[in-house]
Amino acid sequence: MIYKVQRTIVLRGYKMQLLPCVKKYDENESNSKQIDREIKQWIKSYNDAIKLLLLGTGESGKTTIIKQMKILHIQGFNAGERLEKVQHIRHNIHESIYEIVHNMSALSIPLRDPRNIQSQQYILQIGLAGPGDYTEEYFDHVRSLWRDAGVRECFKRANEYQLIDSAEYFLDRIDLIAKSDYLPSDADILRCRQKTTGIQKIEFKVKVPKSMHGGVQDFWMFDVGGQRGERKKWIQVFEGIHAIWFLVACSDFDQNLREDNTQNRLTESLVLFQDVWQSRFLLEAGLIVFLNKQDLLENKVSRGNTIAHYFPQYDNFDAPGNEYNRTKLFIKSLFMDLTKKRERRNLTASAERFVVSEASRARECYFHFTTATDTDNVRTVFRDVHQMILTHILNNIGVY
Ligand SMILES: Nc1nc2c(ncn2[C@@H]2O[C@H](COP(=O)(O)OP(=O)(O)OP(=O)(O)O)[C@@H](O)[C@H]2O)c(=O)[nH]1
Ligand SMILES: [Mg+2]
Repeated sequence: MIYKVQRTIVLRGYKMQLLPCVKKYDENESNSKQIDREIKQWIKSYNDAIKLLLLGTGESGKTTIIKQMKILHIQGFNAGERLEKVQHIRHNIHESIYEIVHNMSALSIPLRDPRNIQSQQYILQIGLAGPGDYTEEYFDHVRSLWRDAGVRECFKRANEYQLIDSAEYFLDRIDLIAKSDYLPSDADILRCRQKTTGIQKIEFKVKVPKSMHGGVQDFWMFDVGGQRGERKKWIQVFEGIHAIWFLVACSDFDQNLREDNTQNRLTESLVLFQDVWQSRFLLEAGLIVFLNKQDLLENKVSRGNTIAHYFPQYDNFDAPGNEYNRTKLFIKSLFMDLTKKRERRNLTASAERFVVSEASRARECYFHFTTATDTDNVRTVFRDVHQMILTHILNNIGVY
């Protein structure tokens, strides 16, 4: 019996959690009963939980959503967790200033103040990996560089090379971050960039409104790495997923991929979204698209950057409102159009039949404009999405 359960669990991608139990099986009879109880309990919590999977390209904001769930539905970050982030945030500062000064020569941008040449050399000699110790001397060099008008000019052209989105946020706060007793705030942690590798899971409970039976609902939320090399791992968590939250970094329309400098980031997101939408493994899952990084999109568009350079069809797009509003609606329309497309690629004949019959059922895709670093915004969006999941998905699968 235990082996049967083990096989089921392996199929669901949870092999790691139950293998220790299976190992104990041989020890003695009472252990075996204990293991049976543990497995039953585990299967019950698996069945009771709404399982959400965050998907999207690299840097679209998936892990930031996980951090928001920790702030909103778990107990936030304790002092130990904040301390752990100090080094990552300082490394974000280093990565930022290094990339900017490193790209100045390629973009033919000189330093405005020649006294900063020494600081530039100091940073370049350290390399991208960063210094072992972040000393006062180190921070003095970064401060001088960040004040230099040439550095600022190169920063404004960051779409032409790879720079993390939080560069300005952290460089502006360098005095605070340099302090020996610096402890990151929630906002700092939300801005901290660390690439995800592998699969992470968080569990949390959310109150169900009285109008919908009340009580408490368990959620399991899975975070994966979005860069190309990470995506082959995604299939491990596809089974049993109730809803996909697909994150799009809308402000990326004028940037190329970190892992392939010839591919536009927004185009990559559209291709990936189409694959997810058409995946036969995910036909049962609800799909919610988070059109994320609205704050950065608004800044970019208000600085005069137009999406028409990269997506010429924008010139024929008709929508009300200012340039930012039109741009965000245009991006939404690009994704919506894909949900209406009938094309099915690379499918075997039997898979084709399966997809067509499934697709004949009405399938909705929901869209939200989000700023994942803004806790109030995520709280509101989560409330809407939670309600939607409860009404549209749980009723279908008969949880109530
Ligand atoms: N300003 C702003 N920054 C954001 C927003 N969403 C995410 N970020 C920042 O973008 C960076 C990347 O976000 P992550 O959550 O790490 O992206 P990810 O999708 O998990 O990336 P991978 O782990 O590589 O797949 C982080 O520095 C975040 O703080 C947003 O809406 N606005
Ligand atoms: Mg991540």
